[in-house]
Amino acid sequence: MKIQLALDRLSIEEAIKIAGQAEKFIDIFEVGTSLIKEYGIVSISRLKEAFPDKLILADMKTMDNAIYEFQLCFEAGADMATVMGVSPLQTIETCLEAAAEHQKKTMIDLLNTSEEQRTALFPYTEAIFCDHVSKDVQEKSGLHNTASATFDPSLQWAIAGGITGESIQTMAGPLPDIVVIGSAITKAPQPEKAAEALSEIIERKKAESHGSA
Ligand SMILES: O=C(CO)[C@H](O)[C@H](O)COP(=O)(O)O
Repeated sequence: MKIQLALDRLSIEEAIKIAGQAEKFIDIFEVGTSLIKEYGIVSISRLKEAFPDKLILADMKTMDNAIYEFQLCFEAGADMATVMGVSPLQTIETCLEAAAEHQKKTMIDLLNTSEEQRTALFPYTEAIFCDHVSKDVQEKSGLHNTASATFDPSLQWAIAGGITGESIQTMAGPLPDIVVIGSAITKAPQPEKAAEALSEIIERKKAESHGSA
């Protein structure tokens, strides 16, 4: 279970500062959709330049124009980029093709997808599937991702949306490959300490899960 730190609603400088504070405990830095929208693709290249040895995910949330958007991300240094699962399958396939051509990865964001759409997406086993509770749902309905969705263990999957140490502690069943954490670290008074505490909880969870396997 890798930790992906979502860097959202920050300036590029603030994002680099927080990423540097948490770096030791993080596997993947996510350049949040808000950074890409506010500052552009340069936010991806700035993060990659600052952390050349870290995996960088561009949370592009592509819905159309996939070849153009994914090439922009990969040429800027992203190792992974996201596409919305509600997009036409032609868009999903274009993202997967662009990722394969650049030897990069696609994350399919399952936000608001129906069961039928998920069933159509799961054959794309080269993708990482992200079970995501949106910021608006979190803020308007007080919900967060409880990690209760079940996935075929042969799929690569991630969880996102208001994840905290408590939600990781209460996870039951198979663990996701990636846990995406944003505000619980970026909004903490001491991001480094928050990242360390979350990483310890994750390590304990992994040990428990191996013990029960
Ligand atoms: O995609 C996102 C927002 O659309 C964020 O990456 C995701 O929600 C994680 O951040 P947080 O832990 O603050 O919810």
